[in-house]
Amino acid sequence: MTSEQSPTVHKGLVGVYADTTAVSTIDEPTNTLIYRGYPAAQLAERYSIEHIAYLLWYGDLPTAAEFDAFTSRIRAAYRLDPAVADWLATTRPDTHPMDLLRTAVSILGATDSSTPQLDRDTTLAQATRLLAQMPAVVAAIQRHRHAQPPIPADPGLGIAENFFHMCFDDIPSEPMVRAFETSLILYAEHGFNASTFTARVVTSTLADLYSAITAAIGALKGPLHGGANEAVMYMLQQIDSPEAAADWVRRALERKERIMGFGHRVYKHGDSRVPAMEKALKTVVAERGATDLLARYHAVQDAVYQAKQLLPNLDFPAGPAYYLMGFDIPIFTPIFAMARVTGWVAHVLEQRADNALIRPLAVYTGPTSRPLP
Ligand SMILES: CC(=O)SCCNC(=O)CCNC(=O)[C@H](O)C(C)(C)COP(=O)(O)OP(=O)(O)OC[C@H]1O[C@@H](n2cnc3c(N)ncnc32)[C@H](O)[C@@H]1OP(=O)(O)O
Ligand SMILES: O=C([O-])CC(=O)C(=O)O
Repeated sequence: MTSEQSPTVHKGLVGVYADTTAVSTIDEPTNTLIYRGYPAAQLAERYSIEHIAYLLWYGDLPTAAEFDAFTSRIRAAYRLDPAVADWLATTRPDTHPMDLLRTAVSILGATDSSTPQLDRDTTLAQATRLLAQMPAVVAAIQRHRHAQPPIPADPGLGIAENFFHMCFDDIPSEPMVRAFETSLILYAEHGFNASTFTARVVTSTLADLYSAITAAIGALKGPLHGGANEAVMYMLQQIDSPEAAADWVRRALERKERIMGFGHRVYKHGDSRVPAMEKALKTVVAERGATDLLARYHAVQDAVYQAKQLLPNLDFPAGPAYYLMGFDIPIFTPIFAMARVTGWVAHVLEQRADNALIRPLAVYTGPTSRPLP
């Protein structure tokens, strides 16, 4: 490329349409997130994460018979893979759970003889295995952090209830489980976000599903993406009282720091998922009697708006909700991953069905024509 030609660089791919998708969209006039035609917030009130996985992968909500067959396949794959269990036992309990989950998914790929097969049916079987295994891995990690052995999955329970069972040997109240299920459904899918785009880039090389999901987990880990739900909770822990919020926010902004859980690349009038997740958070607060945390949450929200007119994203209410549900803060982003695998898989299937290698260009700014030393 010569210097006379100056192509436009779309830094961060801001505003670039990289492909088409039929998986989800945000309806701008109503600021509504839509999964295959249905508002995500409405789905979150009535359905399970299994229904949403089916919807995203197969294009329609399942009939009762389809749902039974699908959940049977998921539950048949619930048992924590022995290769992963053995390896997890050798790891340091303070290893970051996203590193453990990423490696666990890679192990699942390395031990599955069907990994190289890219056809739709095999991919859906692998995806079903991941949907079943990822919660088992995350729950085992939660327990490994406390030197506790894994609790076997209960094939009589759905994914959300089973996750509590595998983490705590206890299932909380129905409203609490509903609040968790809501979070999983709201986290399930969000267009060409960084981790989904990563999965599509990997898929575009004709690599396998496990490689795409392993890479997507890596992309989700960063605090500008999924890692923000953990960072939100660390922030709320640093702010002692609602009165301290404005000062804390002002000082952070003076240091040019990002306030975690605020702002969004796509939403400019607020994240469409926040009202539904905030309602779920309030349910959890009522169950746990944690009005002090809710007061700090609102104080930070007000302070960030006053200082910078930034609105919260889904990670802001999800962080404190997961904390009050009893999960360790470092497993918040792995929980996001075990929900988002539904969206990642839908995009892997869509990318493969009409593939083009994703390979953009860069404007070279390095030295030219240097003689060898
Ligand atoms: C589920 C999810 O993954 S949602 C995203 C979770 N991530 C976070 O919550 C991390 C905090 N938020 C952010 O860093 C950003 O809002 C992002 C990365 C999510 C989106 O940012 P972008 O669309 O790339 O916007 P960009 O980074 O260009 O920011 C635009 C302006 O808003 C500011 N800004 C945006 N978000 C924040 C924030 N959370 N705190 C402080 N300032 C912010 C930027 O500093 C910038 O200001 P400037 O123009 O004065 O320099
Ligand atoms: O869409 C994005 O860029 C990030 C996000 O909110 C998500 O992935 O849920």
